[in-house]
Amino acid sequence: MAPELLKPRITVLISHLTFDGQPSKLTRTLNEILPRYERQADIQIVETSVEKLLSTAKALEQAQGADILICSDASAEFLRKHITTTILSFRMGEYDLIRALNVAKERGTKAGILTHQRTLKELEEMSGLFTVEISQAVYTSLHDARDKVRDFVDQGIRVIIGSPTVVDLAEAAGAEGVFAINANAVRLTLDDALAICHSRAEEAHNHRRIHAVLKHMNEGVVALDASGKVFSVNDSMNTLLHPLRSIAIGDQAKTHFPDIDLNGVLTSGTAIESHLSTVGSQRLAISVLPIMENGQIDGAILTCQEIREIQRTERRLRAQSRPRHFIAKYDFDQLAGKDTAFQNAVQLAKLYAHSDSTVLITGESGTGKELFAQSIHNASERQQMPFVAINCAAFPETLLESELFGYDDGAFTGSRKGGKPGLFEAAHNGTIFLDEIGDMPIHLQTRLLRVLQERQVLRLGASEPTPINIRVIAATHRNLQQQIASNQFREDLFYRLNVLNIPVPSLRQRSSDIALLSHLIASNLAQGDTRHEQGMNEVLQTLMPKLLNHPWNGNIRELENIIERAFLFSRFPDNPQPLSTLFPELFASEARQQPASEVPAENLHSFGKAAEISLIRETLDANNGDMNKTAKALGISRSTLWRRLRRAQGQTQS
Ligand SMILES: Nc1ncnc2c1ncn2[C@@H]1O[C@H](COP(=O)(O)OP(=O)(O)OP(=O)(O)O)[C@@H](O)[C@H]1O
Repeated sequence: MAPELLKPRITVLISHLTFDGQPSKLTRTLNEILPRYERQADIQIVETSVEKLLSTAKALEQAQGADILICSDASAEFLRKHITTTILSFRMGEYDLIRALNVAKERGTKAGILTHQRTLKELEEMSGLFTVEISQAVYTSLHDARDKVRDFVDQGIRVIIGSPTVVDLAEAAGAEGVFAINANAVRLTLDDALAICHSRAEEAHNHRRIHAVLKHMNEGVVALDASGKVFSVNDSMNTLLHPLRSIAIGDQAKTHFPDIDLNGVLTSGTAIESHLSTVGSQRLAISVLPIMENGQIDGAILTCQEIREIQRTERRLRAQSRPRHFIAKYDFDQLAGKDTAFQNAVQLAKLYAHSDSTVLITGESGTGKELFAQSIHNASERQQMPFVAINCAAFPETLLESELFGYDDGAFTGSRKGGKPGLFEAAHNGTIFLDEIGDMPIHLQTRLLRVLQERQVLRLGASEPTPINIRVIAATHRNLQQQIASNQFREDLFYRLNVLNIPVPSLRQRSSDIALLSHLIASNLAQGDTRHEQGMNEVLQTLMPKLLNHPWNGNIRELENIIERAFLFSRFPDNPQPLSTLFPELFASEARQQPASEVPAENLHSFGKAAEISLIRETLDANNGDMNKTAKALGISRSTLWRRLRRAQGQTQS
């Protein structure tokens, strides 16, 4: 939408040698023209004496009565030294000159043109065209003008052309004065004045728009013109600078930001990005961008942000853009177990969550080491930050190196353009969990040691290290002391990692938790469906003796697998598979102790009914359905076997 412009106010200020209050010839000329400008501007004519010119202009300025003043050349030059209002002087065109010369011609005399400071070049070019002899002179002051008029008169010049004052002087000296300023010159000058007012109004409108935009910005913003003067500043900026002196429009920006090379930006056009600066008690990041207009530097925009605010934003963004796998899901409430050794480990971990020191979690595979690491992270001050887990045993050496440390552009053939940050960088401000640290190649152990010591990472192919702030939690199922003895693990790294240690007991060592964990895993699988829970409870009851006896080399992960299978079994009770087929590991351990072929008949009775059927079916399978061999293997007669099978069938049908 086009800006709504207020009518510009223009004052034509005419000064005479002496002013008797009567409208001059120039005023009469103006009065003829002004009606045409009525709709475009408020134009007033003020006539005064040369003596009162300055006081009149000052009074006008004080009353803010005019956007632009128009006066003669000499007056304009004089007033510009004393007031700040924009002043235009009447523009004399060739036509005006011709008109004035014609008057001289009519009078049949020589003509003199007296102008302020500059001669009229056009006149020299055109003088050949006139039959009138023309003399030209310039004056620099009123006194000088009076002398020059007298010189003209002495030379026999009877028509003198010039400004209202020159006309007055000529008439006072007995010559005829002709205004060089006539209707055309007035129109040209008024048009100029209007054009200036319009472009100013538009500029003011744009400024208001900029102010409005800046006002709504959270960043502190100052807009500077090409000379480094502030033409707009928002409230956020002055809030940031509080209690220092606030920035005002018209201030030189460099007085507020002495350590920023604003001149450099305004002369070279080179931007300053995130310059860290302490202003008062605030730590600020200051950026300055040049404003380019048609290839020219037209000013600059200076923006300020509080460092803490940037960090908060960065944290928010990181949290939002953090890949799902960089989030720790578990916390201490989910670490189930009542066993004393296990509870001791949990208490230690809770304590360590309050510290930022490196933790080494040891324990067999599947005991819940990663759960401990996640719970520590989620109970620590870094909980809002990334939790980055990597299994050091899962990657080949070179891949592990680039995963952990990242690489720079062109670090190796096929490397991603622009490089890639490693997991250490991804974990910045958070926690990195180095699982299976005992399997880390020795060469990477050296690099890891350096990261832990210097808290900075060097990407592959980079020359500049990146500082990082991470908490390290490492875990291993290996005996690191043995690894050190066999030179597979660096002793110095071990001491760096083993600042705080959490030994997680194996499931074997906490068999009192097997039932609790089994039911917990089962109820998680049932997801609140009571029918499923019921079925599961029955299956668990049958399996429990087996579960309690199992060595659990795979610990809770193994228990989870078995319970998941049991859950499946409980949902399909008609499934003909024997339990020993479904849970070979549970039965295999027993089979190891007592091979199936040697199982006496009475042992069969000691199984639960389900186990009995399973065993019969497993043995039948093992003997390819041969009843004789199966009966023999089970230590029962063929007919007993038949009976048992029929009964089993009846059970599954009922
Ligand atoms: N105390 C616990 N309560 C409930 N579930 C647990 C518990 N401990 C471990 N688990 C479950 O056991 C599984 C294995 O846990 P986790 O991956 O943490 O073991 P780990 O010791 O880190 O194994 P690895 O050494 O092989 O990496 C997970 O699915 C986890 O949910």
